[in-house]
Amino acid sequence: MLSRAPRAIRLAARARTAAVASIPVPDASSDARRGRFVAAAAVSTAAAAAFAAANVAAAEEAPAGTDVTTPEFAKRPNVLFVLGGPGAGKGTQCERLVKECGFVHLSAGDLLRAERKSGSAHGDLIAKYILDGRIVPVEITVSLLAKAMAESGRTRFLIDGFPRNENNFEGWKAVMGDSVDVEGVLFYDVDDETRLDRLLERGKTSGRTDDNADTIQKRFRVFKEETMPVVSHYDKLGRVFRIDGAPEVDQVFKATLRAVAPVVKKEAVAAAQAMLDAADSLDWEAYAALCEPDMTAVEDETHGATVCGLEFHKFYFDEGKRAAEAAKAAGKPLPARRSAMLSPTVSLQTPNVAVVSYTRAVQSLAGTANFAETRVFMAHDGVWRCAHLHRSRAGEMPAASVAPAGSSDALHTPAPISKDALDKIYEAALRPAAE
Ligand SMILES: Nc1ncnc2c1ncn2[C@@H]1O[C@H](COP(=O)(O)OP(=O)(O)OP(=O)(O)O)[C@@H](O)[C@H]1O
Ligand SMILES: Nc1ccn([C@H]2C[C@H](O)[C@@H](COP(=O)(O)O)O2)c(=O)n1
Repeated sequence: MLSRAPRAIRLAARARTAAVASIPVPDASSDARRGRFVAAAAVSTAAAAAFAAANVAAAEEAPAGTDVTTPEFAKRPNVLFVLGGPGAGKGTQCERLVKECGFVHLSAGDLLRAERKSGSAHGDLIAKYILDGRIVPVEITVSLLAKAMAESGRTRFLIDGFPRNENNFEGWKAVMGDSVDVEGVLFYDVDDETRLDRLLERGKTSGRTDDNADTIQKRFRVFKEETMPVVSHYDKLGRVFRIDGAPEVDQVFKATLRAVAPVVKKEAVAAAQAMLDAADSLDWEAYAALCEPDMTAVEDETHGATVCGLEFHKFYFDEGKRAAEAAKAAGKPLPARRSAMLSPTVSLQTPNVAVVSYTRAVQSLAGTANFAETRVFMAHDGVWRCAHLHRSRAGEMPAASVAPAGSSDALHTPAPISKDALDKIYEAALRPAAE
């Protein structure tokens, strides 16, 4: 990841500078454009260019076959929006999620404050909007978010304080389209009185221009009139994780962890399915990127032994590819294979350790077979990798019952593995790690 960042950042910054310069932004003193939706084209040319440029750069610079490869399934970013009234504790909970679950936290307010401080051409406008408790035009905000997402090089985001009104919501859709999965909204519910107390207390040390009684009341009004309709929209879609934000921080965090669990579990299942897809297509690079380097495995092929490391598994990919190429050259291509995951269950041991169990149904014209599989995944910085695999054959249906009449059984017989080759693999796989 690290090796990709510099060029990605340079390209994103260049694209953004050019694009943002061309964004029409309303006069800070005028309300004329307030509430109007952004022109999709104007937003797209700004933020989408930055986002795309950085992603292209990242892809260009990823060295093939090294452990920096991002698993294919994870390339599409996952986003949780974080909303709640001013002072509800959004930032506080996001910080904990970053620490304990490896999310990337992007606060729209923080990005705007940093942009203002940076001496940007939009600095005065941002300062005025924040002091007035109003919502900055989305052209600016979504461009900052897109840039930060791209620069992070990561794929799992908490986007805090956004979308805060319809203009934010439309601008996001125009720029991001379907390129990002919005999992839902973490919504912190806290009464006005408690939030007012918290903000006045925070104002004693925060240095924020908007932590004063006058601006706080304006922000409360904007929250009710402009933000709540966005929350209602997601509520109707069944995608709001509502959390009581009034109790003390640790207790709210427990509820937060329960709320994010379905999202985290979904990621672990997606990682398991991505491993099956990689195995079916004999894509070793993709498979290896989804494994811990010292992954342990017990499967029929290991004859009850536990193998450690990836060499053992790579052998089957290499041999599978060789057999497929030979069959193709002989004009008898091997039948396609597809693995479906039946009834997956996920148990989260911690926010970063997931046990995924399922029946793997392997379909091909050579026959179908079911395996009981369990994969233990660990997440580092929000990226899941398999640390242990257990597979047992659970049932099969011979080729004769599924192969169409006239197809050759010879095509369906797997290439035998020589004893010598197997011995070498076992030897390598079972060797202590220190050697
Ligand atoms: N559960 C809690 N109990 C008591 N105080 C809290 C709790 N959560 C956060 N706080 C405090 O309340 C203040 C506001 O919290 P925080 O900055 O996280 O809110 P926010 O929703 O991000 O606010 P804003 O939208 O204004 O940025 C902070 O000083 C924080 O320490
Ligand atoms: N989507 C956003 C988010 C924030 N702002 C501005 C206006 C807010 O009152 C201020 C502070 O935000 P916070 O740090 O409380 O999330 O920043 C905006 O215009 N648009």
